[in-house]
Amino acid sequence: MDRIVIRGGRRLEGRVPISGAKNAALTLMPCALLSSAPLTLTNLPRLADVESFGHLLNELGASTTVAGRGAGATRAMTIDAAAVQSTVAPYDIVRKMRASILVLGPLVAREGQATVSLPGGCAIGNRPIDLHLKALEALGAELEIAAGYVKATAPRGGLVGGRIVFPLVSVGATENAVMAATLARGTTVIDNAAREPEIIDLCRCLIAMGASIDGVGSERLVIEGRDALHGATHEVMPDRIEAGSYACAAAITGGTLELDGARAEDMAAILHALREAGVEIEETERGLTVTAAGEIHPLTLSTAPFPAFPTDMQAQFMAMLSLANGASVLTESIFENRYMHVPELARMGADIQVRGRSAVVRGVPRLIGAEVMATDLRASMGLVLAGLAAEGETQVHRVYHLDRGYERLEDKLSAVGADIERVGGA
Ligand SMILES: CC(=O)N[C@H]1[C@@H](OP(=O)(O)OP(=O)(O)OC[C@H]2O[C@@H](n3ccc(=O)[nH]c3=O)[C@H](O)[C@@H]2O)O[C@H](CO)[C@@H](O)[C@@H]1O
Ligand SMILES: C=C(OP(=O)(O)O)C(=O)O
Repeated sequence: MDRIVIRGGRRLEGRVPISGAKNAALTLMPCALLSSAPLTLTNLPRLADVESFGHLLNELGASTTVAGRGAGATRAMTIDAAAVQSTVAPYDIVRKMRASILVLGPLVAREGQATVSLPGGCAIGNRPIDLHLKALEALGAELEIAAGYVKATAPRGGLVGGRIVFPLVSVGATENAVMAATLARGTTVIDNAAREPEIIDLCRCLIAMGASIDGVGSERLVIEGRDALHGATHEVMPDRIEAGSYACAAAITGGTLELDGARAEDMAAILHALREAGVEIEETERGLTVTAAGEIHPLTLSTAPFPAFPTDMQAQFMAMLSLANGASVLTESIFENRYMHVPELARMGADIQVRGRSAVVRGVPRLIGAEVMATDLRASMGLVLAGLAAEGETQVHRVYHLDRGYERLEDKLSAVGADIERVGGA
């Protein structure tokens, strides 16, 4: 299994190109299942999850054609789902990538049925899909759960518009509901919808495919179902979590990074927190310039749905704050088990105590490189950040987590002065 080896202590300086967003790509790709005409997605990141989603679409009978494979070139994928040959998303693919559940809504809307392996929990928490299922039920789908699979069947004549009131904000359930509602007969109203920028990107793509959606970016979405959607070309939005992660890399190494393509409007809570920590941020024509300006100040931060501070940035901030000049309090309110990086950071000398959903991070003067184990995607990035700042060598094992969400991580970091390499191994 590959590992990342970092010799820390180098100040990072230079340009980092920000890739297309993983979490947008994973909800844009299933949109192709809603139409018999091709959907082209540009600025698609090269990530393990995007590859897995491509395989899933192939399994369902869609063809995927990729243009622009070379390093650095922006990549486009054309997905042609003219003929859906299977409506079954098998365990083997779903277990690798939870976002596979996002084929459920499109398949039942267009094909009248879908059978998707239940994704189960993962390292960061329990992650049920009850809200996805309730939303589809509100559109008339009948559900059956057996042998680890959920089978959804639309009424004769297809899904019908309905009222969906989410009891809590769910990104994935909102995405499934919106996609399904675009082909349901009549009007669907979704209340307490997620407002993440990736949901806005999804709605823009669906509108380009001919869908009618009002209230984009708000907590109430009103969708008029269409008989059919057409093809479109859509550019995947920049990855705000990747951009935020590199901003932390600048801060933790005392460096300055230009984040090409980063969009400040999607990152208000992240940028606010960085500024509070004493980091300078400048909006430029190309994106953002992030400069460490002295010591890192401690923060009190709570994760919550957009526009609040994202759970997907918690581990990276924790790594950064482990070197702050005081004690921070981080509260994780989205996923009950998203502190798996804490014992690993502690192995590098961080002083962190978890009490229930909160973690007290007492800044230490320095971290020392160690062998650490990545447990999930953002935890891995937290460990990479700690390694960049630590004295000596850090080895991050289980790199496959990072490959799910960070395109060419070692290349991007080496290009701005990090001493980092990927080492293959058993
Ligand atoms: C591929 C993708 O876009 N992943 C993101 C998406 O995950 P995902 O869509 O899985 O996250 P959700 O927004 O659905 O989860 C939010 C909370 O709702 C709960 N819940 C969710 C669905 C459900 O049916 N029942 C239920 O109880 C979850 O356990 C969690 O506590 O949003 C998360 C929250 O911003 C991010 O961390 C993930 O990076
Ligand atoms: C939790 C994440 O992703 P996923 O929902 O794909 O597991 C993430 O991107 O941090």
